[in-house]
Amino acid sequence: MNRELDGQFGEYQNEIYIDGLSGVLPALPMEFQELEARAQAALSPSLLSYVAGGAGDESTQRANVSAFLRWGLVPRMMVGAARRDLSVNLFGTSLPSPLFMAPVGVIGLCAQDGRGDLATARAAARTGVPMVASTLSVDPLEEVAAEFGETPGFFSLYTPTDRDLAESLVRRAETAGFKGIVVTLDTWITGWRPRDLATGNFPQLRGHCLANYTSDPVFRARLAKAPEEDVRAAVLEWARIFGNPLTWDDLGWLRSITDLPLVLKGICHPEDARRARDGGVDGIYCSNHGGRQANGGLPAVEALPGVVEAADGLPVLFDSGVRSGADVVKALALGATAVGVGRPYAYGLALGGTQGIVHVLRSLLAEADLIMAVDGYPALEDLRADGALRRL
Ligand SMILES: Cc1cc2nc3c(=O)[nH]c(=O)nc-3n(C[C@H](O)[C@H](O)[C@H](O)COP(=O)(O)O)c2cc1C
Ligand SMILES: CCCCC(=O)C(=O)O
Repeated sequence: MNRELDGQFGEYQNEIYIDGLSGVLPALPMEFQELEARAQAALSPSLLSYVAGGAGDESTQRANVSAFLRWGLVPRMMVGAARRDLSVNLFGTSLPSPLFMAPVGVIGLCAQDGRGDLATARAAARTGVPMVASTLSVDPLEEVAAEFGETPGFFSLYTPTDRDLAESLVRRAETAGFKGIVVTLDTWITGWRPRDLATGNFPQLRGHCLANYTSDPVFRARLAKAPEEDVRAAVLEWARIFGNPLTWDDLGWLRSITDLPLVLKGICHPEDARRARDGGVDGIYCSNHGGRQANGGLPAVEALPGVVEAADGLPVLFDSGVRSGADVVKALALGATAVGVGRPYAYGLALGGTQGIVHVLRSLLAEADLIMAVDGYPALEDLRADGALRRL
């Protein structure tokens, strides 16, 4: 028991010790490998291969994770780290921690009851960890946003080729109270994913995650029959317009369609970060999509320092390969403003619904908090000081 932890993220450790002693603790896994192994039993084989899988032989996906081992925090003693401050300000919104949930289309299907978008939004409400909601969802964005409570939410736009539809989705996200628009750039076409090719079964294509489209007046106007009457035609139309190979010439238009903070997701090259910055975005999201889109790429965490430098003070969101509190701390030390997880919370959801996600998020935050305590880095800016992180 750590009596000093009162009110800090590490307090989850105390709760687990107490609950564990009294036999109350639901037996949820304490680290990623067990989480993934246990989630395998909770997901159908096709959904599991979809969530767990990646591009090619998945070497970039694995490297995303192992690349974190090349960095190590150097402990400092006697600095007075009894209280830590993990809070951040993102686009004028104050957040209790730098952790967020990356957009996961099909997250809806990962819940036992098929309503995982809502369960994730409720986990955001309970933890203060924002959800970046995907355009691909089982429940429409308005219903997802209604579950956020006091926690801000962000909307991740898959930009369709129909600009009116894109603008309609953005307008709806604004009206629903989302606090920023994240445009995902790296998935206008699906990468080569052998596990999914082997099952021949793309969950997102089954039409279950198209609620944002089928509830949209612009999308509905494109159809001869309402999606409720002809699902197949709706899915085919969605597939036709889903992916827009945007170019830098489109950035002015993207910027013009919303006054909300605009973030570009999938940036790994410093020059792209510079172009995004020059084009007037509010944030840059460094990610290689968890290794799901292109194999053979640099591990995302290796791209992070260059992107941070080129962002020149703009907030940098990061994801891909974050599996532990230690990874969260390292990404922060490398300059990320906020750090996202994808698969870990999808597995938490599969195993324990909202409570499963809350467990995963609180575990990550508790570990990050305790590392900052033990290693003597009480504030996020301390982590960025010279000599805090060394390359092995
Ligand atoms: C099943 C699944 C679905 C995803 N769907 C989306 C999506 O709809 N939009 C998006 O921008 N990224 C999507 N991503 C990518 C995540 O936002 C994130 O970049 C990635 O999962 C981070 O890597 P990690 O899983 O290693 O934490 C998806 C990832 C997974 C695992
Ligand atoms: C067309 C793919 C959409 C979902 C996604 O982003 C992913 O599976 O990674």
